[in-house]
Amino acid sequence: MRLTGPNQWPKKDLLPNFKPTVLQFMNETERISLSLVQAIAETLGLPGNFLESTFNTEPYYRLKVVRYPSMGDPVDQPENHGLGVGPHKDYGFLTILLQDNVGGLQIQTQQGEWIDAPSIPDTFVVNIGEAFERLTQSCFVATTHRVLNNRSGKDRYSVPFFFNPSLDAIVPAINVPEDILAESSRTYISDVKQHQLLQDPAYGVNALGGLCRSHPGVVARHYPEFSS
Ligand SMILES: O=C(O)CCC(=O)C(=O)O
Ligand SMILES: [Fe+2]
Repeated sequence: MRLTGPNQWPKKDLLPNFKPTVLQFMNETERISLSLVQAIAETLGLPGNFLESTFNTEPYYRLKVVRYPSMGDPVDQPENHGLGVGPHKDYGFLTILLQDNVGGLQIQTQQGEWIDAPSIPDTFVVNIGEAFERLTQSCFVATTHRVLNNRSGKDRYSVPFFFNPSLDAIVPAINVPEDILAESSRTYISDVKQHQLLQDPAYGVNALGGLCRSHPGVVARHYPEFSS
């Protein structure tokens, strides 16, 4: 499917510690993700091979190091979100996000209200992704979130680690145990509509769909056959 390739590292003499630091960070966030998913699998009564068959066949984790330059203009409406990120759900299973203290990340509550997700020292933000939503048939709802245009006067940095199923993983849609289902409202308001959700059983199909949705410029250049 041509969705994998070598990492593109900055030149070693420019940032000598970048690669080892990023690789160590990925190892640690992978470890956290695996223990979270282990606990989730036990809670949901998933088969014992769920972790192995969903994540470990050929890992498809991604990490981004993102810089949001500060903008001069007061533009904080979502439709003018400038260099922020518009409302979306992440398409994998879990996202472990490290952010600095500049602010701008917001999440949408299930009642549709946008609230700040400010930086709390020594913590990560953990978002549910669309593959997790699919697994539980929307009992657990993927976090709708956005990043407002940065008007703070200084750059914002964030480092999301996307803990995704393997490209060839088939993510089932399970019946969540009754006691957990009883606590879920099963209805929610989100700027991301149900028909926009990536819900193919084959995760690789969703990964490609996510790429087309989030990075149309990249798709037009490198995957013209999928460009609309
Ligand atoms: O920078 C952030 O805080 C979030 C970025 C994000 O939502 C994403 O890249 O999917
Ligand atoms: Fe995101």
